[in-house]
Amino acid sequence: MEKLIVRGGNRLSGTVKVSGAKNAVLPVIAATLLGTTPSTLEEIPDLEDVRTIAEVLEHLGAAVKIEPGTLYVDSSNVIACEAPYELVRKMRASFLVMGPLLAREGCAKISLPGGCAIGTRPIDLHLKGFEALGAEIVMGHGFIEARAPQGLKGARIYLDFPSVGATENIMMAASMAKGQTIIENPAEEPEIVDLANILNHMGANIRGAGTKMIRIEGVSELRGACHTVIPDRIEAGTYMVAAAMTGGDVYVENALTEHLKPVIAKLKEAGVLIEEDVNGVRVCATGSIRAVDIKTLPYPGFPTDMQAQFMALMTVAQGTSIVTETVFENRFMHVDELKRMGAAIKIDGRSAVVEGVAKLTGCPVKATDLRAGAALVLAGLVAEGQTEIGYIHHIDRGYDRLVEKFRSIGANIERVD
Ligand SMILES: CC(=O)N[C@H]1[C@@H](OP(=O)(O)OP(=O)(O)OC[C@H]2O[C@@H](n3ccc(=O)[nH]c3=O)[C@H](O)[C@@H]2O)O[C@H](CO)[C@@H](O)[C@@H]1O
Ligand SMILES: C=C(OP(=O)(O)O)C(=O)O
Repeated sequence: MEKLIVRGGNRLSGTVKVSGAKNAVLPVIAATLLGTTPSTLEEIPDLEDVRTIAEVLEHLGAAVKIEPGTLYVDSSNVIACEAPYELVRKMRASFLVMGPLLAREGCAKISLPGGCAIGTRPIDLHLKGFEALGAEIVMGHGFIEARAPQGLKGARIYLDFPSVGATENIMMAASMAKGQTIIENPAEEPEIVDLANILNHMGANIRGAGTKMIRIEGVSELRGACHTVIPDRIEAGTYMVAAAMTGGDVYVENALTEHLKPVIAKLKEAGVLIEEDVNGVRVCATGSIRAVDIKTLPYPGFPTDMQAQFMALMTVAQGTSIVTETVFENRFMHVDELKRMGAAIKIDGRSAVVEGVAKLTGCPVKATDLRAGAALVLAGLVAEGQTEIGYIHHIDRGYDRLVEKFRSIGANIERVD
């Protein structure tokens, strides 16, 4: 089994460039299923999740070609409507092909994604949206089947929670529904705006993405488009925390500071110097890190996908911080692993109380999920001795050339078999 070996103690410095966003590229690739002509996508990160969704599209009959940084999709020959368990189990975002398939083919049969390390992650809001658009939903034998043989009809849909995936799936389905759809209380994440942008380039009529109400006028056909994926705000945040934690001085190129406001605010509160410009952000830590509290919330609140990494920072801060997770029910799997490295953390319901310690010590640990894995890499960078991180397939899902990028700014990290 492959592992990451991190030897702590190096101060990071230099420039690291952020890749295209995992959470933007996955729905964008799903959206290309709606196009009757080929699409070209740029700033494609080299990620396992990208390869998985590409496989899902190929399984459905699309022709997909991946070159470094670019992905070509031709969905003109999509014939199948079924995404099997072997593909969906690898990545929950595979469920995002349901909206496009339903809109285009009038049917979709997708394996139930199941729970994962960070919680049960139901899909009821996606299904509620499809039903409101006129689809009939049937569940059985581990699959969800949605049918709309007469086509979808626009509707007013209120989401009980601003779910990112449900907003994306409904937006894609409604793009080709008859009439107007209004999504109330949608997710407002930058990835929603990126998806609306490509859909509009494909010929859709979507307004209000990134606000509290999205209006979609359905159109009868969408064509392919050329689109450049937005930078990954979570990857950027991870390198920013790495710079802060190691007392480093790192320029995170391509970071869009507009998307990183809560992370920047909390790093400043912790005593880190941040300099923003149009091409990125410089993160420089000169003194010790102060403990600060964080509470995860839907965008524009503090992102749950940065919670584990920020907790890693807090394990070596001065004082006690309270980290509250409100988005996912069980996103503290990294706590026990950080404790193995000497962190002082107690979980109290949805909060973790983190008492900063003078030092962490390296040991074998496991990445229980993607961001938990990133948090362990960060902890390893400052730990005394060697940290051996197992189950790194989780990290490979979402960090483009992580070892190469960390080494380029001075980290002592390697991948071993
Ligand atoms: C590929 C991708 O973009 N993944 C991101 C996306 O996941 P994802 O789209 O799965 O996240 P959601 O916003 O849908 O989930 C947020 C919360 O809503 C709940 N929920 C969601 C859907 C539903 O039908 N019913 C329901 O109850 C979930 O269980 C969770 O507690 O947004 C999350 C929240 O920012 C991020 O952590 C993930 O990195
Ligand atoms: C939870 C995450 O992703 P996914 O929804 O793909 O599991 C993440 O990116 O941190």
